[in-house]
Amino acid sequence: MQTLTPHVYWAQRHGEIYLRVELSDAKNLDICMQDNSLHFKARGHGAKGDNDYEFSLDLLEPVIPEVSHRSTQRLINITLRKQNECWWDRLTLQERKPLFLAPDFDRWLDESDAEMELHAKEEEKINKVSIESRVPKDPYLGLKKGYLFMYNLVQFLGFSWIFVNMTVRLFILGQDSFYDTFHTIADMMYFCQMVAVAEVINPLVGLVKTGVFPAMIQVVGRNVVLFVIFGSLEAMQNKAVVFFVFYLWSTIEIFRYPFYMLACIDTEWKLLTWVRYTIWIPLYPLGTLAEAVAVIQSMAIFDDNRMYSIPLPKALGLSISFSYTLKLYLALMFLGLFINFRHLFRQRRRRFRSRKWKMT
Ligand SMILES: CCCCCCCCCCCCC/C=C/C(=O)SCCNC(=O)CCNC(=O)[C@H](O)C(C)(C)COP(=O)(O)OP(=O)(O)OC[C@H]1O[C@@H](n2cnc3c(N)ncnc32)[C@H](O)[C@@H]1OP(=O)(O)O
Repeated sequence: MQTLTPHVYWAQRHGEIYLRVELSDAKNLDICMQDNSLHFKARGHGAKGDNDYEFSLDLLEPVIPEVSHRSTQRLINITLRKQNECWWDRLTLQERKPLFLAPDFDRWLDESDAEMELHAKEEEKINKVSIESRVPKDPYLGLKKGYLFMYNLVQFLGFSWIFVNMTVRLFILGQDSFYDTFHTIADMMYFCQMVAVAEVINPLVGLVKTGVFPAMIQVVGRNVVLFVIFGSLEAMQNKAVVFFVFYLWSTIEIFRYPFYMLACIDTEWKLLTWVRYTIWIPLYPLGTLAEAVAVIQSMAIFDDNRMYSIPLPKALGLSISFSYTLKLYLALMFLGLFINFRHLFRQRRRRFRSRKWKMT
């Protein structure tokens, strides 16, 4: 089998020499520097098919003997570092250029262009350093991220327990599971929703960069339904609507909290991000609808038992039923849905428009 030379393309900068060896599926690479000569040997598919290919180049000026190279399926890129930062008139010691060597026009720059590139890089480095030094580092960043990670983990575990429990019960008991959801799930839901108050506090104290108002709508909205409607009316507790409200709440949270957990460790899973910023589109209106059904069902009960009713002076009658407050709340619910739907839509657009999302 004959030994052949591959096509080699070269370009330079003040500090480096770049070589591109046109050899695909290269194996048994042997690239080294000896007495300022570069020796290359490999087996691969080049201009003459599958063969052993090799070449040597006596370089014009001294280079650092360590060679760095990276091979792809199509070619091998070799980078040499010049010992002195200067512009070379040519690559090789001998004046006549070897036949297999040609300029790499994809990377080729003349001396003045390379100088401009160097200046631009230096300027970029200086700008980066000055921006970094101007923005003060937060000494508590690790602590804040640790707290947020733990908070999200606790919520994720709580809502996963709720979701899995409800799903298993639905498979085993079928529709019967609808009617005792509250008695099996409520304690965990109470816990998760009480802890969720932190979701309003976190943006308030600047721990997360998001609006306080959307979080307040979400937390207050859910807690009214959980504590006031379901929690204080026993007659509501065995209604099927509890199942739908709890199931819709937990479905979004088993994606939202892991997404935040990953954000705390500066990681992103594209599929999870997509689900977090998409699944609310059907779930939020459905959740609000289920909550509205619960509010409407509770009105007649509040009318009967007069709980939370506002006492009136005798001349005006007995009291104003809490159901009037709930009617007002019902209107607020749809206003809240509109505000948060718009907020989430903006968050979604911001997220999917970002350069980072498009590049990864
Ligand atoms: C004044 C009170 C008025 C009361 C009125 C009452 C009426 C209310 C009626 C409303 C009825 C709705 C009831 C609810 C029903 C349901 O939930 S149904 C089920 C479906 N629900 C959903 O899909 C909503 C899910 N909830 C949310 O998405 C949030 O709670 C939200 C507040 C609505 C939006 O979240 P937000 O934080 O604003 O946006 P994000 O894009 O997720 O985050 C922004 C950035 O902040 C970071 N971040 C946020 N939280 C954390 C965290 N815990 N840990 C770490 N990081 C966090 C996040 O990573 C983002 O950062 P960047 O990536 O850098 O942008």
